[in-house]
Amino acid sequence: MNSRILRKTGNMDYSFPLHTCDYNVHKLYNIINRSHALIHCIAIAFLVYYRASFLFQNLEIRATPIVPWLLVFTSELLLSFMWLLGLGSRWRPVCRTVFPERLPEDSKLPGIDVFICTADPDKEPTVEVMNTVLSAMALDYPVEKLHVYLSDDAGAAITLHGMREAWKFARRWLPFCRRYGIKTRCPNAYFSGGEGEYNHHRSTQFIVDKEKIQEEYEKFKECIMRTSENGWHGERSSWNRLNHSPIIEVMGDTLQEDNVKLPLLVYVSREKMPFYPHHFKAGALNVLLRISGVLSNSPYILVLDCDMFCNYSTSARLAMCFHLDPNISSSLAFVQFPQMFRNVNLSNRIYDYKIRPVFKLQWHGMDGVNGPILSGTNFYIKRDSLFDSHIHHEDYYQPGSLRTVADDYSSLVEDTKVLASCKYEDDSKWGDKVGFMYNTVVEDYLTGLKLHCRGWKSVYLSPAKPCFLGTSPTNLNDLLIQNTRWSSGLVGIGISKFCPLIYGPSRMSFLQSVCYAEFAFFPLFYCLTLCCFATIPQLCLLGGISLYPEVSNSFFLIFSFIFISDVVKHLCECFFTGGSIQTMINERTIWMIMSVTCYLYGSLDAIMKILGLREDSFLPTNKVEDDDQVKLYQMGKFNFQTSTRLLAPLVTIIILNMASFFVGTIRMIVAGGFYELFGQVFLSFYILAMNYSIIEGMMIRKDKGRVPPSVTLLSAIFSVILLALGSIILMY
Ligand SMILES: O=c1ccn([C@@H]2O[C@H](COP(=O)(O)OP(=O)(O)O[C@H]3O[C@H](CO)[C@@H](O)[C@H](O)[C@H]3O)[C@@H](O)[C@H]2O)c(=O)[nH]1
Ligand SMILES: [Mn+2]
Repeated sequence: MNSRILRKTGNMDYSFPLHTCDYNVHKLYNIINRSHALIHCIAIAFLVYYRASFLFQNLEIRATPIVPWLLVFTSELLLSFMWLLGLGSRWRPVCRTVFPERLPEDSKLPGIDVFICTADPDKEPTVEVMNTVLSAMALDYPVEKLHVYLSDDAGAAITLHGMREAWKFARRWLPFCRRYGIKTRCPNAYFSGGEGEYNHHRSTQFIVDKEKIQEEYEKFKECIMRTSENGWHGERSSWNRLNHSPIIEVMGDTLQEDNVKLPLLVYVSREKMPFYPHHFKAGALNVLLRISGVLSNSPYILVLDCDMFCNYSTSARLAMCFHLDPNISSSLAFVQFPQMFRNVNLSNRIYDYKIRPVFKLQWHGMDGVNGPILSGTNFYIKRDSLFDSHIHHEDYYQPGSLRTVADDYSSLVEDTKVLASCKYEDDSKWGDKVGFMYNTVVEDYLTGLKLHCRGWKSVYLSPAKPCFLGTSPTNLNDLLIQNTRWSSGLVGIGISKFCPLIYGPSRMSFLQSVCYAEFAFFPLFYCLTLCCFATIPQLCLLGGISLYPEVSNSFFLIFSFIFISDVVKHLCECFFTGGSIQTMINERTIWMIMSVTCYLYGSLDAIMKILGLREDSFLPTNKVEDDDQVKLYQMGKFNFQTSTRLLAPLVTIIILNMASFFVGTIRMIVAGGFYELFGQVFLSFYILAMNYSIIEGMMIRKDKGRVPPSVTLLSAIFSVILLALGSIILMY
């Protein structure tokens, strides 16, 4: 890949590589990481020895009941297992660089279809969705090779209306961007100052044009907002979003007098019928896959969530540096870009525990072992990879490419409607062997897993300037709902026949299976272990039972070492990826919070689905921002306005830990149990310190986002019940 040999493919001819892959940037990191892994492993082995030898002790000298001991031991084993799995995605991180200037000339670039999904105009404001559409239309790519499709699962008249307006606005916006070489081509981002470095472009003509286009943008926005406020239904007065025939419209079919060239823009709302499974986002993407197969049939596809706009317009060319490299192209399925967010508080990300490490660290690591997991949005995928070459066309009804002359779309549209009908997929391989996968709410993860298992590879590209920016939940409620969905989906795969540790190793590399397994297991395992660590040692402490070695015992050193080594490693990773001590504390806090709430409910949900007691549901996250909420978030304060169901377990645990810390300290000092109980008192202290925000929300804060006193009261009752139940466990 790195060799600068002369390569000749077809009529492309270039003497320099389109991209390089650096295995050595992280050399020092690798050395430290692997030596640390070894030492940590040895320490864990000692811990296991200590715990296990207890089981063989003579019954008479056993001071601790066996049940809590076994529970804590099991949790320690599970947590160590998770830590081992985590090594997979940290083993061999790589970094990639691309040279788009070496791409062949525009006329030789392949076509790209952009798929954007939206599902609910109330949670996903139409103006934002249209900004995503406009940013995709304005990608820096030959216009006749770019085709933008929007799937609207709500079939909302306002979205179609917005598309028509966006099309009109694009006729002004695209020429403006092209004329002045604008790079930030999402109008909202551009006008809110996202184009700082290009403002040196200060010719008077530019200033006049900019003011004019800004005025037009305001008008465009107003026009959409006014119609959505009026609850406009256009031509569809009695509309049912769960029961309607397919609607497909190709925008601006006829050539306009101003001769501005625009990419093809297509609105699709697939058919909906009650009692027909529609498979959420994967279903929507598969419909687009078929319709685009008829209208444009581009070999590459960019998938975007409606709230993920193209921030930097060159991403398509960057991705082509991989897809057009003859050395890797034949096995390359997709190029993944990171998910970054325009609305996160970079200095104090209180709601972020997984996303940051995933895109800053783990995807680089997986890139070193055949490629990152498909991440739902921001990826350029090869159309062919979604069609299993072993399956005959008749088995999944892939429409042939029918594309004819550009102004003959209207006749094609009627034909494509059948591709968007509910019955089209009956008895076919769609969602199972073909297209995006069904029967899960993490369609991205499962689709990626199956691609990798079929021998495809992926690459990860994370340029300094973010190519895509989205909207991230900035309040606890949305975060917990979103993560409950992910947990349910991931655990569902972990306990199905696609369990990466069983399904993976014979089909892909072992290390890669380990990386996938970490994601399939973490919600269930973290919820089991953290629920245990947050209650069992505390109950024992209240009963004066010791679970950890005495301070003077040499095994105490082992426990301390494992704890400190884990904290230090986490801290190093935070520094290494541009974070701080605050980042580490935040990540630990939200990790604990999620483990006892959404991981718990998500895992339960997955188990109930396996038992057939529940069906999949995909609640889209809310993308509407509330000023009060944003203010709290910017101040770094949690917003505890969420359901009691999610809040109560959390507060119960905090109350239990407060009680055990209080009683434990007294026992330690007054009753002289300092050496035996120190470990447990410290554990309670650590949990309380990491979750100080919750204590603050219960006792100090008076604002709207505090923990409601009613929840605190209810949780206090739960704690008493827990105590009563706990004393039974302690007897054995
Ligand atoms: O029935 C549905 C439900 C959702 N969507 C769209 O799917 C996208 C993702 O939904 P969102 O509510 O934003 O969920 P997130 O949790 O933010 O999404 C993450 O997780 C999803 C899987 O759970 C992935 O599909 C996404 O790419 C990933 O960003 C949005 O564009 C929705 O409009 C549909 O098209 N149809
Ligand atoms: Mn989203």
